[in-house]
Amino acid sequence: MDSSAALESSHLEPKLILIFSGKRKSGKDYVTDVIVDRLGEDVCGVVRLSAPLKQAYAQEHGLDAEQLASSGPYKELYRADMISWGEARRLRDPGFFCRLATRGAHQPVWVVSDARRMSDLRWFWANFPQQTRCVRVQSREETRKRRGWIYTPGVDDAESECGLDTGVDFHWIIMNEADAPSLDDQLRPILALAAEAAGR
Ligand SMILES: Nc1ncnc2c1ncn2[C@@H]1O[C@H](COP(=O)(O)OP(=O)(O)O)[C@@H](O)[C@H]1O
Ligand SMILES: C[C@@](O)(CCOP(=O)(O)OP(=O)(O)O)CC(=O)O
Repeated sequence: MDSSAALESSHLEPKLILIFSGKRKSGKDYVTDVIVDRLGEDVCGVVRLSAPLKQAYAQEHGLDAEQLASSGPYKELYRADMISWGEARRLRDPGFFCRLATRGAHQPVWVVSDARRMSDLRWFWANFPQQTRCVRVQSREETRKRRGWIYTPGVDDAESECGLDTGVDFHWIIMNEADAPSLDDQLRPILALAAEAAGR
């Protein structure tokens, strides 16, 4: 889709798009929730690329969409199959989930909480070249394990988890660890840029 179509579907062109990626249980949702909390929901909206995917997958398979969207163990039962189901859809139309996920976004700052693939980044770079910034959230394996991560072949060694491990020049890398500087300290430059972009 070209940028005029993207504009039409989102009504207002965003001033800044912060695209977060990171391994399972690195804390992408946790960190992006902090950003929304600090900036306020009138300034900042979370875009989850997996939201329309999970919704459509739940509908097609008669599953509980709310549980699939939560951070509990339910989604792990279906993750591998959701990945291949979503990849088949992306193969036909790489921007499919990006378009759906951003459709209702109206705030000046978008926080995309779950980029996993170069094709997703390419869609944002193509449609919003000036506004797009990439952020990586990192946590040690032992920390992710404490948060419930269990290595799963076919998931943790596949594109869904590794597609952005290399080849992306991240604007910021956030260490989500108890012994790292506080999240507020690490997020300060991002929050400042977002506030400036939103004119606050
Ligand atoms: N800095 C943190 N302090 C406390 N709990 C955290 C922190 N980061 C993540 N968590 C917890 O770890 C779990 C996984 O985090 P989540 O944000 O869902 O990871 P991801 O979205 O990367 O899979 C959640 O229960 C979350 O509340
Ligand atoms: C099928 C998925 O969209 C599921 C993503 O679910 P979440 O974004 O909830 O995952 P984590 O927060 O990393 O635990 C993955 C994909 O490859 O599209």
